[in-house]
Amino acid sequence: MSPQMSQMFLPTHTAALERLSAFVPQAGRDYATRRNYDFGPGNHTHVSGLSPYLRCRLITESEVVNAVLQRHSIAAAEKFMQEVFWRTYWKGWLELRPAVWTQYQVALDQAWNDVQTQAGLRARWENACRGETGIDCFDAWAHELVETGYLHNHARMWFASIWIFTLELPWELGADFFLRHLLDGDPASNTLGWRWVAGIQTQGKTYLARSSNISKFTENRFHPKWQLAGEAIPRSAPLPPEPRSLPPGTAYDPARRTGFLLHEEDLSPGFFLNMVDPVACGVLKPQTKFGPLESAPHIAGFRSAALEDVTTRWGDRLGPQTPLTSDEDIQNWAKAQNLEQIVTPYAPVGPVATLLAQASRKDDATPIIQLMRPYDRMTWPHATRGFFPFKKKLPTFIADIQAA
Ligand SMILES: Cc1cc2nc3c(=O)[nH]c(=O)nc-3n(C[C@H](O)[C@H](O)[C@H](O)COP(=O)(O)OP(=O)(O)OC[C@H]3O[C@@H](n4cnc5c(N)ncnc54)[C@H](O)[C@@H]3O)c2cc1C
Repeated sequence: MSPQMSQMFLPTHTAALERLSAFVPQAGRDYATRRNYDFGPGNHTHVSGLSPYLRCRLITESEVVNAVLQRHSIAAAEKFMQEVFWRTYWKGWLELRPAVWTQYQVALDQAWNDVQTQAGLRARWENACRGETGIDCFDAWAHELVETGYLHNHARMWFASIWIFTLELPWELGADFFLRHLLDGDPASNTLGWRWVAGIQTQGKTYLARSSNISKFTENRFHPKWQLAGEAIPRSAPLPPEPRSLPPGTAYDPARRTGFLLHEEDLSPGFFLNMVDPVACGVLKPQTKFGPLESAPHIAGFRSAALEDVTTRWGDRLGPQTPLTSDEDIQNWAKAQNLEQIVTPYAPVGPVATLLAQASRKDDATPIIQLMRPYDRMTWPHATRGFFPFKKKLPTFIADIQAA
């Protein structure tokens, strides 16, 4: 990680808790009124900056909700609560429709082929990724993303809109650029965020970045007047499939010799270790490829250091630890440890889930039991339609979190 990045986001649980407690006083009115302002790198003082930690659950959504509601009423923190639950909604939405992730990957491969075979497209794509388009705000955000691993939400919306409608680049290449650089890069929030800007997620409804809006919410740092597309015609994509049911939980047998598999999708193992007493722990190395290209080293750097923080703090409970890199490694480790079952946190749609599915398909595979948190099992099944019906459930979700 660059010095700038490591100062901004220390990959430890303590740093996550410190960031949370520093932010809590602002989670009410300040957040509601100022969260849309992007004051530039190092000045994102009106948003929490918790996303890299939430992404790998170095802290959980429940911890965040509880901390905020100890200080504010639900009404006062309503806006912030809604944003935390947007993340949950996107996770649930994709989990109920995993084919949308596959469709994105197929379209990305096609777009990547086009980049390699069409010189004009390649030049435009390279200029965009290098921040050399001549559109000052866009170029600044491209640099900020690459250098810090973070972008403000409003900048993500403007950036995606300019990528798609002004630069006329395929949205999948933009989503891939984000996923390869964002410390919080997430298959659900990222893919569905880009689909939303492109007018695919809410069919026909696009997001158009406007110069006046950018000037206002960057406090006049940028004035891209006459440089941006004046209209945003929705991009097309196959209709999403009907939502499936969530996979039912598989029971694990406490009498069996159990190994615990720790992975980057859930770095709060306390919940699982209350149920399971493992004889050994496998630690899956962070994934580095989410598409055709390797992701920036700071992502694996952040997540490896976060894994190390967890294995140090939970060392006594996890048992002897073995680093693992592949699906084969997982099964070889299970055999070497004479495991009868592997228990692991549920991996939502994404590269870890794909790897676990491959590991489970092997001949003589030791069963891998993925335990889903009650929070996910409670919330995800409600992501069948739009966010607004989901939002109506928030009081019930919050009451459940507070009662747990
Ligand atoms: C095109 C695009 C791509 C995106 N890609 C990602 C991604 O890969 N990973 C990711 O975590 N978020 C993504 N977001 C959502 C959002 O921009 C980030 O979650 C937010 O900027 C993170 O900063 P923060 O923690 O300071 O947010 P805060 O404003 O402090 O919000 C608190 C938490 O709520 C959640 N949240 C806030 N806004 C959103 C939102 N619009 N959608 C979903 N969850 C939200 C995040 O977990 C965040 O940490 C994307 C948005 C867009 C428009």
